[in-house]
Amino acid sequence: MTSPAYKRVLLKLSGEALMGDDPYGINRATIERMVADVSEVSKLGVELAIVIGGGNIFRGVAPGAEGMDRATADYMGMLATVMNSLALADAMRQAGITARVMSAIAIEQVVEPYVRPKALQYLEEGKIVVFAAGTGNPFFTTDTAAALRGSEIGAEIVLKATKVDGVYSADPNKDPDATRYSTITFDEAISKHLQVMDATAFALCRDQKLPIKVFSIVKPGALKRVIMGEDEGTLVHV
Ligand SMILES: Nc1ncnc2c1ncn2[C@@H]1O[C@H](COP(=O)(O)OP(=O)(O)OP(=O)(O)O)[C@@H](O)[C@H]1O
Ligand SMILES: O=c1ccn([C@@H]2O[C@H](COP(=O)(O)O)[C@@H](O)[C@H]2O)c(=O)[nH]1
Repeated sequence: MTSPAYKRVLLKLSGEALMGDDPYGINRATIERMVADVSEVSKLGVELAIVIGGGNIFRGVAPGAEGMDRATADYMGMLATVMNSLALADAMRQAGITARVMSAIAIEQVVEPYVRPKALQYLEEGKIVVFAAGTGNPFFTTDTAAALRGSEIGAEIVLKATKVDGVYSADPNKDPDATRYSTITFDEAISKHLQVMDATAFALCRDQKLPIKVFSIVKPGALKRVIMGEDEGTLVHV
């Protein structure tokens, strides 16, 4: 049997993908399927840290947030990621996986705070670490949090598991003529303003020489294929 291509990865899970076919929130069958994918690669001995987005909750409340102070709305978004992180960790617990949630915002009655050495210890012990509340700062995204935490923990790659199967020349949900890249450089992705990830996340990964793989979390077996180094999704590299 071939071995995994990576020892330690940062997996960015799409919040929006958690909705499944629902209009917002967390679809039970969808989160269970994601956990099954995560469990499969964790059993291969890969150290996994996860950042989950908040789009499934936050975009649902966004109309109510209209006209709000931006920073306040962003804190609401970060709290949405805490809810998703708790749901994910609980689904993992039910599947027999040990996970620890660490928050970038202090809410110690709910989850432990993010402390880097503690996160590294959990990873070395084979526990899955879920980084909640993004970077802890407004004006950022969970993609940037994935780039930041991935750099901090010495991950070999950031895996962006989203609803599309890679980086396209334009948003494939809007442009039917968009074509998919199998690889692309950070500079090209930034200069072409490809919106699959924000430019801050791309720039941080570029500067840290931390590659990103963008792939579909909806496609069965895709996460395992990525982990095994097989041809799946788009590699963004220096
Ligand atoms: N050039 C592009 N290639 C691929 N996808 C693109 C591109 N431009 C825009 N997109 C859009 O980016 C989306 C993925 O990024 P986005 O950060 O919005 O979602 P997510 O990470 O899945 O959700 P969340 O923010 O809830 O975690 C895709 O669903 C796609 O519609
Ligand atoms: O570091 C961060 C991370 C997130 N936010 C806010 O949360 C929402 C949800 O995150 P997504 O990455 O879009 O899923 C985001 O729109 C921001 O409003 C943040 O402020 N800082």
